[in-house]
Amino acid sequence: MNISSVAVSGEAPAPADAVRPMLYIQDLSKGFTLHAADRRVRGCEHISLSIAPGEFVGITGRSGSGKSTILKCIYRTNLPETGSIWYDSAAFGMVDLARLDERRVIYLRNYEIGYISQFLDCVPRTTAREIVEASAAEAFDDPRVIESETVRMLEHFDFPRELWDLYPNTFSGGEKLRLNIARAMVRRPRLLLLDEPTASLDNASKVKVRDLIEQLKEGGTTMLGIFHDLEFMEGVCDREYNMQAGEMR
Ligand SMILES: Nc1ncnc2c1ncn2[C@@H]1O[C@H](COP(=O)(O)OP(=O)(O)OP(=O)(O)O)[C@@H](O)[C@H]1O
Repeated sequence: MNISSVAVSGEAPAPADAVRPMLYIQDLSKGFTLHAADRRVRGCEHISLSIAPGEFVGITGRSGSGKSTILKCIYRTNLPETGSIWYDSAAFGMVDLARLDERRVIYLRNYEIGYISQFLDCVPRTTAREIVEASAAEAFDDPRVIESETVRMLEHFDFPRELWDLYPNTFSGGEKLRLNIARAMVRRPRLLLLDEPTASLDNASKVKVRDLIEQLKEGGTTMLGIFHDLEFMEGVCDREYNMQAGEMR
């Protein structure tokens, strides 16, 4: 079936395999215009990729090859220039994230799609516990479940009790990152985008992240992750892609 260039929902064109994909990226390109320098920078070009429900796909590749650009297009931090990003939403059915209206994009970020980067971005004067609780409250109604899931997540990452009620601005890089991951994972998103989530973690913390990724996988979460650390990905990823100069190989 042909999809018109302005369609935002409906039936995604079928990829080669027969399973209805959770995410189906078709010929995605995104570049950046640097007005001050009067030049264009390549982000990613002609990316096509299909991810089945519950699958974990890894992307590797050199710095600057366009990996984060793909994830940001899916999360709509970047607006794609050409191509489609079909996502099978629980709330809206098949939607093209490349063209979806802002209101529905925000809904999906709150309830269905998670994004973990290396950097903690949070509301000032909010404690570590409150950050995770606020995220859990998007997924669960029962205050007891919100509290128990928050505790479970902070304990899972061996987050020191004395830090739970402090503001994270004084936390170490690894503590901020673990909090970031706990916040995203406590919601058990349907689709999770991981942008080098283990970049500055020690081995013990990496193993914790990996354990949670495996738990999320068992729970049916679909994941697309960027990792420099190929060893970490081994046995976790179902498939890997390598990015070179904006293209996927
Ligand atoms: N907002 C932006 N404005 C201008 N150029 C950008 C922007 N975002 C990314 N780029 C450029 O696009 C190219 C791809 O960047 P991207 O962040 O996707 O690479 P990456 O493969 O994720 O790199 P790394 O592994 O270092 O994080 C780079 O040359 C980068 O400088």
